[in-house]
Amino acid sequence: MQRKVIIAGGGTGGHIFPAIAIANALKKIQPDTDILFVGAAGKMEMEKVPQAGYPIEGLEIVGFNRSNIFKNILLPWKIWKSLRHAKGILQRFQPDVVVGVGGYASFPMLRQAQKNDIPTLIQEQNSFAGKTNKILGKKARKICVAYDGMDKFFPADKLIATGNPVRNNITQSAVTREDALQHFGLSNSKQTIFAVGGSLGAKSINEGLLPLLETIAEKDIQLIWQTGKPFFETAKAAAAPYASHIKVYDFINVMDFAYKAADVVVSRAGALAIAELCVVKKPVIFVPYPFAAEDHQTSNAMNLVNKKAGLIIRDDEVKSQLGNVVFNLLQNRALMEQLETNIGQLGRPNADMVIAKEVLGIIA
Ligand SMILES: CC(=O)N[C@H]1[C@@H](OP(=O)(O)OP(=O)(O)OC[C@H]2O[C@@H](n3ccc(=O)[nH]c3=O)[C@H](O)[C@@H]2O)O[C@H](CO)[C@@H](O)[C@@H]1O
Repeated sequence: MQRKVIIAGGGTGGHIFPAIAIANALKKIQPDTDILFVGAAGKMEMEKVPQAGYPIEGLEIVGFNRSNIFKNILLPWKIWKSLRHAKGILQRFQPDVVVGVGGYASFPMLRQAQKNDIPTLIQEQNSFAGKTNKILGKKARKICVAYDGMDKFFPADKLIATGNPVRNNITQSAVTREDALQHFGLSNSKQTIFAVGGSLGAKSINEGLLPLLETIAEKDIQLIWQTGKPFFETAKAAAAPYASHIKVYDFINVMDFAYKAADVVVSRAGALAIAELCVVKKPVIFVPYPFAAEDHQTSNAMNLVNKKAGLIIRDDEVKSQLGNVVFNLLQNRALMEQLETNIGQLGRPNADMVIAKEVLGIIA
């Protein structure tokens, strides 16, 4: 029997890439599974999902604007329109199950599915549940989570501790450090920092790195710098005098290469970044984005910091501390090894398959 699955959600990489990992795992277990993605029109998923080989429909939905509440004036109308669109998708596609990966884009689709008694499964990436998932969790059949203590947000009997699904090209990467460094045009004999600000880039990490570029080159250290789109040109111009040591990208499509090349990673504390870092076992300095809903990135990062599986710098202290922390870590082999060992113990490389089995289990 062919299974039909809708995967809904998106907005940023932290929702899209786990969704793609689940889709790939479903296909691995049941190759004829018919999968349709539903995201938000104009968002990153509309590009990344087709690149991964899956069809997607975009709803005209936007998130609640926290910084300017007057910009939310059209929100009720957009929700109403998206609910109607979602209803049409359900009628046409007739899914057996709808999977929600979070973000406002998942709301209309799961809401309609629940209204129509179509089973739903939620995959919550963070240690602090998002509002959308909390509402949808009440009627979901199963809720796959990555952190302990999620019964604060969801009915305990629905929770399944699966970890976050990491893409196969990262869990099963065969690239060597040497090849990865060569890919970025970097030397195999120098220490390398990989700085990454989540899927959209991080202003504070970017601004923290700017004054360090000269020192990085002088110390003969290398930097792979993911800036996000808005800061890319500024960073590229600033790094131009140090081109042999510093490579700048707005977005990195080969994250497995970047992780492999790195001795130390400076990263936002998005849930997927963390899941990936646990799998690739890298010493990491977290700079949580303090304005994520309910400050969940700090909560994500502290979960690892408390286990001595990562270091942390507050967003407003990056400028004053980043240089010291990163250069000291690169000189402290014992600390690097301790962080590597501890973060490695938290990896869940099979989460994608475990979740896919739960999805198919709902249908059976
Ligand atoms: C500002 C904000 O609210 N961010 C949230 C968003 O983060 P964001 O989208 O930044 O998510 P994550 O850090 O969790 O994941 C980023 C994903 O993008 C990929 N990647 C990133 C950069 C790049 O150049 N190339 C690339 O492929 C990473 O490999 C990873 O798979 O969703 C996460 C998961 O719900 C949350 O934990 C984050 O708090």
